[in-house]
Amino acid sequence: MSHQIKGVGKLDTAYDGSNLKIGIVHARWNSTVIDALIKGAVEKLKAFGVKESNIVVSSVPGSYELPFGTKVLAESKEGPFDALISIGVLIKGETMHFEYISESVSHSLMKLQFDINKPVIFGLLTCLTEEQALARAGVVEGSHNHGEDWGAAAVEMAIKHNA
Ligand SMILES: O=c1[nH]c(NC[C@H](O)[C@H](O)[C@H](O)CO)c([N+](=O)[O-])c(=O)[nH]1
Repeated sequence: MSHQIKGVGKLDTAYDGSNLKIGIVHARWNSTVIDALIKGAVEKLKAFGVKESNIVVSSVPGSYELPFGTKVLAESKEGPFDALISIGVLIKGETMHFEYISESVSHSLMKLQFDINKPVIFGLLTCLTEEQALARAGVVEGSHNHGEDWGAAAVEMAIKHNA
């Protein structure tokens, strides 16, 4: 029997998201994958009881703009938010652009949480091929939509931060 090791593990569905307000900031590059990831995240948020009216979705041109776009939403009149989810899809091209954006965005999103004192969920897919991206958005038959994990993480971290 193969042991499933990788993965987010058991989700604690006891978390009640009914009083949470969640912001989602997504890049518009690679929109087929982005749209599937957003759908997965929103459906999971709602499964934890987050009201649709308390889910605010905003977009930025590309993944490089995610850190600043997330900060702008977090500090906007749309808030205050209990957690934010930053969603982007980077697909490696011929140049080093991918590496530089991946590195800078991941570090910036990590730092942003502490700057704004709010959980910022890392929803950046860094893929070497389009197939890898599709397979992580649940678009490929039988594949898992990582957007769901990000929705669950946003609820858990928001509740733990508010405790
Ligand atoms: O979100 C992405 N942005 C990409 N580039 C745009 C970048 O994020 C900025 O929007 C742009 O450089 C302007 O600042 C990508 N590629 O270049 O391949 C990509 O794959 N995904």
